[in-house]
Amino acid sequence: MMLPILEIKNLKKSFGSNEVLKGVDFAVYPGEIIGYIGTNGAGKSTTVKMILGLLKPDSGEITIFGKPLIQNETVYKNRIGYVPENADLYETLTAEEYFLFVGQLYGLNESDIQQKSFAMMAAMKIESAFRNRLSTFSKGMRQKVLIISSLLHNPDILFWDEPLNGLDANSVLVIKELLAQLKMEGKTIFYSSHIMDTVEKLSDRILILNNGQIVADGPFNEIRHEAEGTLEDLFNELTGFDEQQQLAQDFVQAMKGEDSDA
Ligand SMILES: Nc1ncnc2c1ncn2[C@@H]1O[C@H](COP(=O)(O)OP(=O)(O)OP(=O)(O)O)[C@@H](O)[C@H]1O
Repeated sequence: MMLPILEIKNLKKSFGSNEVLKGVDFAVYPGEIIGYIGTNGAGKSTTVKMILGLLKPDSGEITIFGKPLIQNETVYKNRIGYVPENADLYETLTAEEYFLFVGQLYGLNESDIQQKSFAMMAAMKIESAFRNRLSTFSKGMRQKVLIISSLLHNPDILFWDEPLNGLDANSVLVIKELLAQLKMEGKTIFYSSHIMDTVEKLSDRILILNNGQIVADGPFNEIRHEAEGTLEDLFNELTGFDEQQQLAQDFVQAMKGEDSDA
């Protein structure tokens, strides 16, 4: 049987008294597209940051490329592409300068970086801004810059936190197609998104994180069991959400300065 490219065992993390991850377990196999979903604040970004070595787990094991995370530290980063949920771009740099900076961190040479990043920007239809400062980029353009910089060094596994953030409908189609083509290239993709119909259609396997643990793990057809509904229905059911009307009413009452019990 194929060995996992990434394995997480009993991962725990608290911030003060906030127990975010209470024992997370999952394995990812080479070539899989994994959709990692959960409510706001569930701990998705926290999980990814620990896999990337940006945050220290309280306990548990992370094995990546067959080795415990710590031992891997220096080598494995070249094989990973990361799109963070929120990134501070270097506003005063142009896109070209930013890609040169990132690419050189990965040991790429200048002309390769320029050629590749320009072509990738062209594929995303933003090449006319190649020499413009990032401070002038729109939200969607910034997201495209992050996606490009995660792929410049042709990594084996991608961690994309909310890759569709701020992208227009045409660009979402390009990213969906890109994910499918990266999979055909043998890449492994671990991404989180709140856009349920995309996750439903695009993921080989879906992991649902709720209350600090994985409550569903499998292809959509398997985790939906007999149910007829969409991933959105399943997500709402598993994360215990049926109070949208009441919450919206409470919100409007609060806005109007009325007592919610009135
Ligand atoms: N550095 C930190 N210090 C304190 N608390 C933190 C820190 N980072 C994250 N948290 C808390 O951990 C919880 C999980 O946050 P995380 O960003 O992982 O959620 P998420 O699932 O990615 O949410 P979203 O869907 O809103 O992006 C939240 O309650 C958050 O406030």
